[in-house]
Amino acid sequence: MRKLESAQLRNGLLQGATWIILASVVPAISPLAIREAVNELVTKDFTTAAWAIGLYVCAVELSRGATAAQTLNFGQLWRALRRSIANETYDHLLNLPSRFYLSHKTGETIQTVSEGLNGLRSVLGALTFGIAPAVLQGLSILVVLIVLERLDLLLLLLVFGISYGLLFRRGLESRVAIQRKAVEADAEAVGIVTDALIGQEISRLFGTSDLIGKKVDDVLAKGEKSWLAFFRSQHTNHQQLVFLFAATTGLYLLLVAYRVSTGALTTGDFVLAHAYILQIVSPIERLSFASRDLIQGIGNLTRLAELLDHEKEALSIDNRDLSLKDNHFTVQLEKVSFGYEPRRQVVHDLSFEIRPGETIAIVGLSGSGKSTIWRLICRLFDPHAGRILIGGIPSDQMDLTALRSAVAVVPQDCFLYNDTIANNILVASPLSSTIEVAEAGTLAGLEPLIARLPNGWDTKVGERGIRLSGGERQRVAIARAVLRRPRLFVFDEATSSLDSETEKAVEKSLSDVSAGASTLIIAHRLSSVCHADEILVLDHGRIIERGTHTSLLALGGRYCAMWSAQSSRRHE
Ligand SMILES: Nc1ncnc2c1ncn2[C@@H]1O[C@H](COP(=O)(O)OP(=O)(O)OP(=O)(O)O)[C@@H](O)[C@H]1O
Repeated sequence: MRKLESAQLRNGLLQGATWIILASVVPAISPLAIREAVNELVTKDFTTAAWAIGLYVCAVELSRGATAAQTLNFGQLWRALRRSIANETYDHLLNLPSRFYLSHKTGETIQTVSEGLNGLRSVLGALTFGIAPAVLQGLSILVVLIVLERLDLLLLLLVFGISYGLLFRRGLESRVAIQRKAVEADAEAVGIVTDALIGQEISRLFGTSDLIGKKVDDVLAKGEKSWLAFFRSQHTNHQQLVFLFAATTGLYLLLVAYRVSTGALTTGDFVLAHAYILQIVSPIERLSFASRDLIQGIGNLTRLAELLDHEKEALSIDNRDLSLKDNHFTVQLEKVSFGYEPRRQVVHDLSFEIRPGETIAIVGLSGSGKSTIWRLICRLFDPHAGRILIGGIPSDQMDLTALRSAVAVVPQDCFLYNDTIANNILVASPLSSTIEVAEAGTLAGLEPLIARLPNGWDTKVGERGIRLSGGERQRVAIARAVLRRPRLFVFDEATSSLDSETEKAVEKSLSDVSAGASTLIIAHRLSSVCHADEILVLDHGRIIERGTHTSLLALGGRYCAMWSAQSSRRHE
């Protein structure tokens, strides 16, 4: 993914700073020219007055031009920055551990990213167009007043500046908390709707759209309440600032008028004072809008920062050459225990081994922890106790990418990307040729389907593969695993959606392609695992029986009972 070059960022920032300074400082000193012009006109010196007016016009032009240049510079810099940050964020999200996704809704996460990026723009915009120019202009005016030795006015403006700053900060603090609640509610609503859209078929079949609509509305109402509190707080703060500004303007002009009347100041000084007031109105107004953008931006950005705070999976481990190349791919589980939640253990004290070329099967009731085992082997989760060794090396000390590239899983729910069949297979090995993809597909029994489809391998499968049947999706997932050419195949109910004829053909192909590799089969249908070198019978996360099909039948235990039950069903 593309990163923003630091030189590009530095140049952009430098240019931006130059334009901001020009756009802020020039207007702060330009009223001096008007003051000069007025004073010269009072003494009827038109030529000098004309020069002063010309200077003023040039200053106005310069500051307007600088503002326009700054808008262009901001746009360019922001787009490059946005692209870079968006890339970093997506990369971060795609590499977060499975644990993160156990507690986060997809829709909410996407909303947080999108609002976070908007938030960053709001903060940068507020700083660039509101706060920085206002502060710079304020400082320039202070310098002018110091040079002109207007200490009384200086004092007045200082009191105004401090009071304004305090009020501004108080408003900012009180609204940040309110806005956070509102943003959270908005994200929650998007999370609920995304969930409903993903399961749109179920939503319609069970007629849950009213229920979902009510849920969303309740959350939005909560958000609306927070937004109303936010706008009320903003309005009050704005009114306080306007009052403060009006009071200071009145006092300031009265003071100058009085001093003009006593002869201490000239008429030009009064015009200068008035020009400064006008000069200051627009940055102060912008400051108020900037505060709104700043608060909204900070709220959104904080949520994005919290998302980015979650640690990514450490894919590679430095300074250790633990690539799998020269190791025998033996998988050993030693007294492994694990639970997805702290208070609920799912597998207990598991110990078994898959030697190179061996086929190990795991059977057991639904929920007994079978799929959890391959998730632990692939390190989607780490055991709480015990350890997993690959080729004798603890798996938590291995390069994760190398480990995962040596394993190909065909899971129960075969997820497909909204892309073509060929590209869905190619994800397993992006550099493979079209011929290799077709070969893998053929081994997975996809050929009859491809022959029926007008676009063949280039047929789009729809979101999550919705345009394919369960069995077809399963075959695409099998083709993916075949193309991966792994050291360990994991078939988790991989053929459960196929009719028995196709299942037999695919199983035959699988045993051909997996010859030489190790295989872990998880299945409810025992006829598909009876050839395994070892069968583990799992019950509530514990291995209660283990052995070959023949030895387990001879044992006359749980496996034997399951086999008898399935055999009698087959013969009914
Ligand atoms: N992501 C998860 N978060 C929390 N609990 C989970 C998660 N995945 C599975 N579980 C729980 O862990 C237990 C074991 O799940 P697992 O998927 O390993 O069972 P299984 O034996 O493969 O079941 P099945 O045969 O139905 O596929 C289940 O009770 C399940 O509720």
